[in-house]
This record gives sequence, structure tokens and C-alpha cells, in this order.
Amino acid sequence: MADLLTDDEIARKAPDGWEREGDEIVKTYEFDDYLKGVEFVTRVGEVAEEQFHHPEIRVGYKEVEIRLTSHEEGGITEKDVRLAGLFDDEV
Ligand SMILES: C[C@H](O)[C@H](O)[C@H]1CNC2=NC(N)=NC(=O)C2=N1
Repeated sequence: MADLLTDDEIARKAPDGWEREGDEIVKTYEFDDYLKGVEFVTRVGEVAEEQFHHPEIRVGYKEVEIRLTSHEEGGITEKDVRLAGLFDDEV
């Protein structure tokens, strides 16, 4: 089981644009149209399944909010900050 990151580690390791909210890191991505956001969610889902680490995803109009936490560990781990970077690469 991965170790929980300290507050300082989260601040240092969370990629730009990702904010810490309690036991989660969160980012909202903006898109030119609704379906571009939906297509992005598909790519995110594929990465999540490959990594077997799954975010919560909210699809809005021209925006997608992604929340990451490590449920089994009960907080933010290296897996979360690593996946945040992988999701950014899918934009
Ligand atoms: C049994 C447990 O749900 C699995 O090991 C995986 C699936 N995906 C997961 N995703 C996230 N975000 N946290 C987990 O602890 C997690 N666990």
C-alpha cells in the first residue's frame, strides 16, 4: 500500500493547475465544445483503467472536473499526483 503524501509533498508534486481539496487533488479542464470534453473523458478513462487507479469525473458544458484520491489509503498518494500528470498529457 502506498504512503500518504505530506502536505508539503502534495504542494510540490501536484502538477500545475491541480488544487488540493482535503483528501483530493482537483483540476477543471476547459474545452471549445461539449464533445471535446467527452472525448477527453474517454482518454482519461483508458489511462485510469491501464493504471488501475480511478478518478471521479464530472462532465459539464465545455468543462470537465477530475478529482483524484487513493481510496484504499484514505488520502493523496504518489499514484494520484502521477495520474494527474498522465491526464494532463491527454488534453
Ligand atoms: C479494490 C480497489 O477498488 C482497487 O484496488 C483499486 C481500483 N481503483 C482505485 N482508484 C482509486 N482512486 N483509489 C483506489 O484505492 C483504487 N483501488
